[in-house]
Amino acid sequence: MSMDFRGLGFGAGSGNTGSGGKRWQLRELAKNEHLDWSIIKRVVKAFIPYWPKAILVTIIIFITAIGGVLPAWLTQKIIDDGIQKGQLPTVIYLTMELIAAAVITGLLGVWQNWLSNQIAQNVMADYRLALFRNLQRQTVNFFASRQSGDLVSRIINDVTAIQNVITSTLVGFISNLLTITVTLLLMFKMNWRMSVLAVIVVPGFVIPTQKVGRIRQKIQAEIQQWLSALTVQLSEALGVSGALLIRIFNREPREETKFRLANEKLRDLQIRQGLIGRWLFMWLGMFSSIGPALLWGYGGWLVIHQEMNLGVIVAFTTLLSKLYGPLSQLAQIHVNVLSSIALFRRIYSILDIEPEVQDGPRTIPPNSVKGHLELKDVSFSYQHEPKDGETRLALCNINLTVEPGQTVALVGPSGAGKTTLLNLIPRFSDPVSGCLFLDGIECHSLSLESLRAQMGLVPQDPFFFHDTVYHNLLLANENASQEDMETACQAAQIHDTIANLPQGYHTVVGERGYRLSGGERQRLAIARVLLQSPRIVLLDEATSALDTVVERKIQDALAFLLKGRTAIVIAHRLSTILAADKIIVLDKGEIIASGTHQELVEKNPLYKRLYETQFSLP
Ligand SMILES: Nc1ncnc2c1ncn2[C@@H]1O[C@H](COP(=O)(O)OP(=O)(O)OP(=O)(O)O)[C@@H](O)[C@H]1O
Repeated sequence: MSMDFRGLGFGAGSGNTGSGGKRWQLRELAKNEHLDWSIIKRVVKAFIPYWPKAILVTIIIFITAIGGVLPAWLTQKIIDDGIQKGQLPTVIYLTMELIAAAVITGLLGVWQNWLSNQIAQNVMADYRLALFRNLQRQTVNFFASRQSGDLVSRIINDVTAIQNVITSTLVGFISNLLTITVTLLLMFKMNWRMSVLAVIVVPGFVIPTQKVGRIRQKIQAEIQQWLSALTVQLSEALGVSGALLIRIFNREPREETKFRLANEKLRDLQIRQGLIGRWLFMWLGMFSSIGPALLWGYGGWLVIHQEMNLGVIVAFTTLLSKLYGPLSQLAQIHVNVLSSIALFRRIYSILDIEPEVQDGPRTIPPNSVKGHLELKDVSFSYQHEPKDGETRLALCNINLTVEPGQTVALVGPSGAGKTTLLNLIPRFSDPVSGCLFLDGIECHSLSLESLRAQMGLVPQDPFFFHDTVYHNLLLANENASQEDMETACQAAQIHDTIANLPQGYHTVVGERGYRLSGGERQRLAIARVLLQSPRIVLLDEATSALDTVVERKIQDALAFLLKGRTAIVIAHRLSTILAADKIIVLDKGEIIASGTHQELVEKNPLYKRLYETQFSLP
């Protein structure tokens, strides 16, 4: 009898990583999980759109389960009705049935795989989209407080793991249960006494497999810990900064000892794990002979006493393997179910996050906006819950009016709340109290799209997508022609630079593309806002010192950008401050003074100090 150990996860190739690693991760996930019906209900709902396919899969699994035990039954018939009775036509006919059953079961298996894969891929695509949609609705602060790698992993890895849920957990459960049921039914139909013996023999396969499985999982957990310790050490020691640190503090010998210990521990664990697998193989190999031997012995006795036909023994030895595989897999179904629940819980924990900023119902026609801004008693906190009974305010009772076309400069020491204030205007965040108004309309009641369409933003360190200059500019205005772009870039003093790039406007910039200097990025960001042509400009001026030629270019570009628009500028340069209609001095989240440069130098010591120490010329 040929034994297939692969279903048990102990295939010859199952090493210490690969399937072993995955199983370990599943077990880790399942550790603190419980059968949460609210999650199960939501998961079932996700599958509802694909119910016709799911029903078809179940029917096919049922047929293939029957098809799986058919060879044993046909073998018995060939022996007892054909060979024993000397009926060649019966032998030929049954042999053909045997072949047909194998072919049909094989084909159905492929179809079932294809269908369940389709369901899995569709459900996965739905979850990925839902996650991405919900993340798109979150505020900028949401991303500031999370590791982007973790969010990416939720969308890519956790969702991909759903496939395993469908193939191993759902399909595996139905298929194993049906195979066991059909096998037992056939066994008891053939001979109940042999069936009782077979059922007694099966634990001989299942129990050691489960036991060894658990020991291997434990070792696997230890292996993973040592592997990750080694990975961390390697990535630190082999990186430039780590290597520098190790050398300057003469840490090489200690690093080597640390590495050697982890390396040896890993070696010993892997040898142990390999050995346990071999013992199990030996036991299963032995038992794969002992089990059928017992059936042959007892069956032989029954045949000699003419209480059973010879073919039944052969059928039973085949059917035995149909019991132990599925039973072993069912025995660990709880791990699969619980780890699947844990996976879905992680996915739902992101899906259920309500965005802090909610969309408003009103829209304003784009060309009717005058650009009057007003902040009334606005306070803001980054804390969602008070700490030690106190909510630390990043902004406190801000009152500010900006007339259409006016430029307001925000100045203040680092951490005063300038960026926080700027971010409230396009509603990247909402205040905890107070209101913002655009042309007298409460911003809260406006749709985010309508509000943000009026606002252009030039951040301190502008970001560009890994795409061409052309496409990065198109982001601001989808209808912009090449001519519009060139006009905007000329006004932003960046056209010549772009024209000199290897592929001009079609050069890839951004993340890993052609690198633009800080000054060039600022001017390209200004061109981008010019193309958008908003009524309101929000500008976070760069602090870095630039040479006078570049500085001049930026000042010219800014002058063009701010002309005729309402602007709020976090100002770091004297020229910008001097050009502003109003200067607001922020300190510790409060407006402590406002006025013109001259007034403030005379009456506000903090402003005077900032002017003397921080505002770079010109
Ligand atoms: N995402 C955040 N979560 C929690 N606290 C924050 C966050 N961003 C800023 N803060 C805090 O809010 C306060 C105001 O920060 P903000 O960035 O507005 O200051 P700023 O005046 O723009 O400073 P700088 O000139 O250094 O950029 C600071 O105490 C800062 O630590």
